[in-house]
Amino acid sequence: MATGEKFANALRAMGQLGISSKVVEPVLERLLQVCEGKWEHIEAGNYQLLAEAIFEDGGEGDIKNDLDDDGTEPPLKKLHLGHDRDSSVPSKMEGQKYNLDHQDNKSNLYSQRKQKRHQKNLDLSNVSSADPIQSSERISDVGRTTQAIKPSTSSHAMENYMAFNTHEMPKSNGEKKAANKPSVGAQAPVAFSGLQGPSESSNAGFRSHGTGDSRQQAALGPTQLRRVKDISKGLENVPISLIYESNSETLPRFFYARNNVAYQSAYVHVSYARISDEDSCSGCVKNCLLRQVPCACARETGGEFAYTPQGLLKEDFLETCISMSQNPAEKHLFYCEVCPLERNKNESKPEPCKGHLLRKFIKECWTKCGCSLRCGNRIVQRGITRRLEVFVTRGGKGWGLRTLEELPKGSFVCEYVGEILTNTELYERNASSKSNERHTYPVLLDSDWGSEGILKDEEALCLDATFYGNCARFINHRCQDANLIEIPVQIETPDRHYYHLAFFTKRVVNAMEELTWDYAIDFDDEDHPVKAFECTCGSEFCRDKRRKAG
Ligand SMILES: C[S@@+](CC[C@H](N)C(=O)[O-])C[C@H]1O[C@@H](n2cnc3c(N)ncnc32)[C@H](O)[C@@H]1O
Repeated sequence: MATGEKFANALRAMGQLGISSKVVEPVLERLLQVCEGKWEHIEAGNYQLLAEAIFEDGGEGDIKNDLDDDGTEPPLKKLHLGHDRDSSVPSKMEGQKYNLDHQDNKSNLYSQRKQKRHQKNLDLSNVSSADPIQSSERISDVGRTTQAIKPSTSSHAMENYMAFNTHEMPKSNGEKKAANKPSVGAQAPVAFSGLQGPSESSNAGFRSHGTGDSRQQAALGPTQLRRVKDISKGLENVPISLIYESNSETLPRFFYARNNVAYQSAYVHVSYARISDEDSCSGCVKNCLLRQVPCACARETGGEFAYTPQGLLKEDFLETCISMSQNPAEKHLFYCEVCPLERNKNESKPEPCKGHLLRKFIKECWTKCGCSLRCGNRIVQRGITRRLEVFVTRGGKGWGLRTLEELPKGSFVCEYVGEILTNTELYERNASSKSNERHTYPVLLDSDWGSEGILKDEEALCLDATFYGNCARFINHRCQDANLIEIPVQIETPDRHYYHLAFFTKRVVNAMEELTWDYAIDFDDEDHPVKAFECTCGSEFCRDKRRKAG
């Protein structure tokens, strides 16, 4: 058969699975190179290798969207590397190892997938009913309450948390209490007990950060691609899916929260009395962006709104923010008189402040404003509108977040949600965390620390998404050329100790691209509350010298 015909057959076969030729072609070309033109490898098992390569390439959007229909589709069988893997697979394919014994399953599965669209499937029903990602009960969202409330340790949500979490959970009185061992109760993830922590040898280049047990893995049989349809369990406007391979990454354990929640001592005082009439636009109606003369809420951004009527960040504003964070001039840095970070390290003799970036703020309209909730100056407060997905990254970064749709430059993606802690609380959390957690989830809210002299402890705040957070907790770091930028947003409180940290795209981001932001980590600062890690961002601008040296 001529190569062209073989090519066409491959496209047709993938087309029957609902994968467009646009997605297939580049992968097929690469695969042909890797297989040194040996079509028999590619054609084997009804194009098993090709389908797998498409999954690995992240170009499986069509299939996954299909799976999304009702969340009850059969898991896609992945063929795992095993003792019986075909030794004739070219050595260059070592990263993607397949058990060709299962070659018939794929075609069957895909056709079953269409037939069984509404048929309950055991594996996926397990995922949705017993996944360890717990939706947080709506505990005191900042913005809905007028005082900071700590998570209630007697809440049902907390019980669920305790059932799954092996971290130490800080108690309200500042002491630490060892969390229960995972229990097999009504809420326990029985179905997941075998999915924890594969060994490094699991296929598809995934790396585990769990405790490996090859016996568990063997008992599970072939690796399956699974999907949790919505880790927010309806809290967000759009579902946030999570895709993973059974036998791969340990599933994340945290409570999904849509809004920040004050942990204990953080001073987050929201009240109408504190918002002056001059700082709101009670005279506005409908959409402030349509006014000829911008209202008071645009004052913060130089008398012009930061958003376009299309809901994107204005080019000028975005570019200024990008340049300030990438190449900060001296005037964009400020040095605290007594830095809260240094004070935690040595209260009696704090070291000089290492500096903080003075960022530009966006101010959104809020409840004292006369405009409607659909006003164009209310983007971040309306929440996530883009289709996002949590997935397992390559290169040892763990989980990551990607977009399932193309995002124009200046799009709002999501805000960073977590518990609001004082820096002392974070410092104590870090110090008392006896485990060597691989991933950490704090960000400092330090964009305005310079404006008020010496900050009290309860005013020097950060967000910690370790226990409570939204999908932003999965966004990985990339040095300098990340595709997202974080921008502080003032919504319900005029002081700048507490604000929302919102992510916007710095450029057009393609569907299926991983979303990244520059954590602005000093990789040499061992004592910083946001712990440095060995960076594998892959950027040519990577600042981690250890990595470069290695
Ligand atoms: C906010 S979490 C991001 C989500 C995390 N990957 C996960 O699996 O939950 C930050 C952690 O991810 C890992 N990480 C993020 N960016 C990384 C990078 N460029 N290189 C290596 N590890 C990274 C580090 O362990 C870091 O502490």
